[in-house]
Amino acid sequence: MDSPSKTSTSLFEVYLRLRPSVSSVADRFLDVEAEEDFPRHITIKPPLTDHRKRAVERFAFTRVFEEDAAQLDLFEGVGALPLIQGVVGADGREGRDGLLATLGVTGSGKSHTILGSKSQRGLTQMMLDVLFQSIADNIVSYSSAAFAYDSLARSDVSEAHMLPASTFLDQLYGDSHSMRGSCSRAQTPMPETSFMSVATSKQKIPRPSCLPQAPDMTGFEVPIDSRSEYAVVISMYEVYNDRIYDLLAGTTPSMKHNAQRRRPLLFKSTELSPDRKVVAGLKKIVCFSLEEAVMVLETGLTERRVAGTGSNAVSSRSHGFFCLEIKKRDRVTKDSWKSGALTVVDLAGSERARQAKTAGATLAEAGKINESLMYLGQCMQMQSDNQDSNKSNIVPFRQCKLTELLFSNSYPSSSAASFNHHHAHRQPQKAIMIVTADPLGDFNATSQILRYSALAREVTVPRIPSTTSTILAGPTSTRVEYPDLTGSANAAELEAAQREIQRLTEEVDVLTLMLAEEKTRREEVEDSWRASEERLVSMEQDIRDECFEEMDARLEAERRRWKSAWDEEADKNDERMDRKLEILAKGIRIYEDPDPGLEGRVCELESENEALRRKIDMLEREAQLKSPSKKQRILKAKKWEAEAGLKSP
Ligand SMILES: Nc1ncnc2c1ncn2[C@@H]1O[C@H](COP(=O)(O)OP(=O)(O)OP(=O)(O)O)[C@@H](O)[C@H]1O
Repeated sequence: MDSPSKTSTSLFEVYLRLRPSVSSVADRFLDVEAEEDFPRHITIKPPLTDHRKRAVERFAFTRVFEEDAAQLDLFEGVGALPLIQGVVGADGREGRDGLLATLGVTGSGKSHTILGSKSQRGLTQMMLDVLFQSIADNIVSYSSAAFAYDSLARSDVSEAHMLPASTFLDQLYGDSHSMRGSCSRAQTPMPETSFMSVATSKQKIPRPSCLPQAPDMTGFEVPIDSRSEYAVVISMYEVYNDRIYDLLAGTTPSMKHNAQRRRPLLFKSTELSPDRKVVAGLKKIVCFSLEEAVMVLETGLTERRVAGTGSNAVSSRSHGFFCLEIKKRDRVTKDSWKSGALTVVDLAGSERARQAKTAGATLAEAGKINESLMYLGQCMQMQSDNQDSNKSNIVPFRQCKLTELLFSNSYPSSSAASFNHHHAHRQPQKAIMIVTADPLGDFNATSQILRYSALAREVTVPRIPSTTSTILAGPTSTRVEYPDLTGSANAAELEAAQREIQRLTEEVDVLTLMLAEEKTRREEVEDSWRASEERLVSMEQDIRDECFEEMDARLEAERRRWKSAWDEEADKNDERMDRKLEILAKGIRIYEDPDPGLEGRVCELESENEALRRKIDMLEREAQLKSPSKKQRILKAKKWEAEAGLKSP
């Protein structure tokens, strides 16, 4: 069995946390092996009531935390500080993405570990506290927030809708009629007089002071780059029925009652992130203090409960993602923002899937949780197999949204050819999985999770001392020396036969166990197959309804457009016709009833014309008389005329 210390090659470091059990009647089926520094191995034995499986399974983890481990022990033991440090990044360098996820049977303590309870903070709040403490002197100040905020929004590669926490929280909880409206507070926010002090009855405000303050994280800090200024951007989403939904987008009161209207988001490559898939179109909140960050977290968690479970406010039927982006840039040169992201994942309880069927949830929902966890199991098992055999089989993480989101950043980015220099040569993420288990809980469900999450596994069958050896050992522990009897040959043969029987029984036990595992796996696959079929049918119906509605809306719009065009054309025609009629009527009026003034004017012009013509004739004659040759000719002509007149009778 491989030692879990060889985890450097694995995609995930896997820790096991045992929760203090509430059941006092159940048998404990899990034992932790004592080791030098801290435990790494556990064994599980089927409960005595289970007669079929007698094999003992031994699992290896990066580290095992027993029931008495406190939240702070987990924080230190799983390496939360180095994780944050990696995300913050070395001086002037891009941070290394981190992932922290919890996996376990329902009620085993996943949410308690990662998100805390009423009295204890979870790892998420503790990490936020440490982060804000560390960057306190270098965080973008409120006074320069507006400039920084613009460049932050521009540098985002995921088509996000970014807004400052004060605006976001005011939109949700603020009093819109207050003098301290969202705009004024967004521009000149004052943390000590923020919206927390102007509670309205509209919505329940997650007051940070009411949230648990323990464990105290004073003194925990990570080194930061003193020449950089920092900004913290938070987004939250959930994977429900293999679709991604924004947990910070739909929290307006009107949307809360209509959670099913939420639009799923895509996990895709964008124009600014061609080599790396991102959840596109999320709402991202820029937080300037721990209080703001915690309130945004609480808002998202409330949305997850409201949208995901309706009336049942305690179960986690979706996989919740809390994403913390730490941005930094040089304080003086204000060059481009460098970014590292820490994603915290609270996975849905595996057992919830089975219970959900009887809890009124749809089969599709239950099937989807099972299916995604089954794919996650396959990926984790492949990781463990790769480690066992030093092979590098490809982990099949593209089978569902959950595994894609969890694993796609676990490989070096292919950004060498990328034009986006910000993300060139990005290191694979550092991923930590905390598996939670109740040692007195449901054996079948827990053992199944342990089987696929453990870094290594070994199946053995407890040695039942053979009859012969018992006889040979004698009634007491003192060994008796027998003389070489003639029956010793028979005894040896019997012993060999017993050993063979023992070996075969062990083999049968292991095979029985494997068969049982296969059977469970088959049942799960069948369940998820049925759920998929049902989901397909309901999806088809949804799509039909959607298409019908869209078609109807389009037809109506087209009809309205056509009607308005028709009305417009008719109006134009009417107008044109009116004008023609007007002209015609005018013409008819002129013909039938000529204007007397016009007639007088015509006569006047005609007589004027006549007078002018006479004047021209006269002038012409005068001109001819003035020319001497013409004068001569005229005189001659007159003379001839006179003579001709005398000659004629
Ligand atoms: N280590 C622990 N110490 C004390 N209480 C715990 C511990 N782990 C879990 N609990 C308590 O057990 C209850 C169930 O735990 P939790 O809600 O974290 O389970 P879960 O695995 O997240 O369940 P689900 O899958 O339904 O979300 C909670 O009341 C929680 O406070």
